[in-house]
Amino acid sequence: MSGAKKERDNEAKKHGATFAWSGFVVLALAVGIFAVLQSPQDAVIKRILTSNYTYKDVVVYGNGKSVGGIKLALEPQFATSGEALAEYLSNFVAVDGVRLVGESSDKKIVADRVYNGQGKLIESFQDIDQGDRLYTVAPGLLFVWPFLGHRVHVNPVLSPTGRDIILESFSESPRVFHVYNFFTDAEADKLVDRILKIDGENEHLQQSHVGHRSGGKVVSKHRTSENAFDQVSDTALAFRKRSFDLLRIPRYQDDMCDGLQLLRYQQKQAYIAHHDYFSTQTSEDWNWNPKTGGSNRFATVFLYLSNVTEGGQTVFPLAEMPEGFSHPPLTQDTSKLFEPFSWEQDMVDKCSTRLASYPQKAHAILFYSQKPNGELDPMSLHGGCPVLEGTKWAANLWVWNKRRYGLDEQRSDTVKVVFENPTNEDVDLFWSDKKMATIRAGAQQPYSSFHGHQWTIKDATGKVLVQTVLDKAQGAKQTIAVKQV
Ligand SMILES: O=C(O)CCC(=O)C(=O)O
Ligand SMILES: [Fe+2]
Repeated sequence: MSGAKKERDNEAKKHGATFAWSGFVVLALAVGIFAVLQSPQDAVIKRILTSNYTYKDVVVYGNGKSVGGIKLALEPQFATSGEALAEYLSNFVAVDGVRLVGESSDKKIVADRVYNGQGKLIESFQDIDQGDRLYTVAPGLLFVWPFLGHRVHVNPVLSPTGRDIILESFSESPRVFHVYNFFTDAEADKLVDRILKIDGENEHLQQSHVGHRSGGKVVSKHRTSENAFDQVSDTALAFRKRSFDLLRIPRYQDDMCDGLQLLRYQQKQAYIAHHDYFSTQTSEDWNWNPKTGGSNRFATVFLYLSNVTEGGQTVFPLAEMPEGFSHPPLTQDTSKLFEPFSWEQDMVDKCSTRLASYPQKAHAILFYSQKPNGELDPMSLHGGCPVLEGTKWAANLWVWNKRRYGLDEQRSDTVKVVFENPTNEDVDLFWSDKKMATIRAGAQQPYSSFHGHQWTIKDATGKVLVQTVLDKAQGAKQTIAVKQV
């Protein structure tokens, strides 16, 4: 006799005739429901409603969602593994995710992972508690903390403070959280100490640059702070690992984050509102769009390493102001610090009227540059407000959704190619079958490619003008030109 049947029989003995009657009522109800439910999705609901198994009540959401949850009585047979559960729950909530270039927008996306409200990956029915919220995550995407309007205690083993790390919702769009107990005062001091000691050619404290490496270094007049990179210290490594845990990325991967960037802002210094992600047009040798399978910055863990006497907030100008949020009045006369109509003065105005996080030593914030469905999130615009009095020490940890840009250059099979089009007609450049660029008449297009990769150049009619398979033996830097006719 099956365990479930034994249990039913015992139940029946206990309740006798009452059970028989209630059984009859349940059966009648079930027959009624059968008559009403007809679609395939309804068939699944039917099985839940009429099942004899013990079930758990859950509410199912799409990744990062806090509304639109579907209540379900979940049976164990649908949670034999995390992946099976994810597939099953995809019948109830819309799952949005990565669509590779050329993939039809009609293709149904099915989740492959499920997380609970504490960001724990669900692997079996036992991992689920009665009343849990469950979040479905599609292949190629990462879990995004939902905006819950309250505090979540994150796994305590992460915290060197000896207290639970607490994630407190601050803004839903952009998605921003305060992170309490993430690190200690002593760690903050250690990092500031490090900043002053780092003296590598590229790593030492210097006026901040913006943009990405292939474009060269650009000193920005809109980013007046100074920074240094800490790629190596134990403290930096500990922060990187802790940030992965905080983001619930299952395994720490060195190639999914930038070095810890340490910052110093002195009085009047600031960083104008910007996105931490790179534009999808940044370079053509990389897919910068995570929604189509590319990689870009995913989230920022921002550490405040000091208190600041006045100013130095992190402002999110596009965020809605939560109820009850207010700014302390300014004590400085900022017209003495900044020119009228300067970008810094404009920031001071935004910083005292829009949503902003105030620096506090050993406090952190977490914000996402990507939406839970993999799209880059323009709402994540933010800036470092001018420091009005004192010095601000802080650090950025940027986590990518996948392997980050810039590492492939170190591969031994890299071949840098410049494709030249000296003709008077535009031509199209293909890597395997994928069109990568149009090279205008008289123009050229550099690419960082690899040994064994096939490149083809075609004219506007599709006629192949050049086809080549790169051979590293011909040199690590090569030029491939369309012939003049
Ligand atoms: O200083 C801040 O509060 C923000 C800095 C920032 O956004 C950055 O460095 O990318
Ligand atoms: Fe930033």
